[in-house]
Amino acid sequence: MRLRNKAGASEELLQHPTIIIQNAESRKGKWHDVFGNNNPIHIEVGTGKGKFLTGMSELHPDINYIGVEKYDSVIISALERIQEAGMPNFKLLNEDVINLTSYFEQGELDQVYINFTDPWPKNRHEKRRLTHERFLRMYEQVMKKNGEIHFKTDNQALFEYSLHSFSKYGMILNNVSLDLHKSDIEGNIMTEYEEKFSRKGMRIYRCEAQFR
Ligand SMILES: C[S@@+](CC[C@H](N)C(=O)[O-])C[C@H]1O[C@@H](n2cnc3c(N)ncnc32)[C@H](O)[C@@H]1O
Repeated sequence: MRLRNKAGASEELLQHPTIIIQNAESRKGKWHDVFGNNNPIHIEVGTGKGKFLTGMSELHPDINYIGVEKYDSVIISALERIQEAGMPNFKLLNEDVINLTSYFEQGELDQVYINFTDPWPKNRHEKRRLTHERFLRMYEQVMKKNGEIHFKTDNQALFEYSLHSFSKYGMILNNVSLDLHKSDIEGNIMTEYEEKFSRKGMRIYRCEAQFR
């Protein structure tokens, strides 16, 4: 896949080693080599402009983070953010989450973050929701045993749907919050969308779901 220069990014930026745009399949099972260490690997699916993972990778230098984002123009903004902060433990994968098992080996990942994913409110689009069973099956495959999904959204209907989907899949739910910013959950890093929605006074829902 080639990056379009939509955001006015220089050729140098497009070739930056932080962004994995070609032969992503060849990294399958070798992500620890990509980072040059054996630290745990966490991914955010639909990472957007990368605010959340920039904060997380600063806060947790002993964890490797990969942001998976399908849109070129969005991922360029994320790359500019990483470059500014200069983080060795943060990479970007310019791919669609639907192909996750092509890029990660069984049990290669430790944790998955799903933040403010598109709600796809129409019933006929249910399968596109990133908390649908078909995605859970993929996350389970690429994560270690008892891996966790950490999920945040402003959308009550998507939250209810996702709680149902997680428990129907047999996952254990922990730290469920119906109003994250008024809860006692510590160490929250705000995402771009979280900042936008909470500024409008909307409440943020959050939960952790663990595979058995
Ligand atoms: C609503 S934004 C949220 C961005 C960020 N997580 C946040 O909380 O600010 C959703 C992002 O997910 C990306 N996305 C949606 N479906 C995706 C998929 N199947 N694979 C990769 N990225 C996806 C979109 O391009 C968009 O940037």
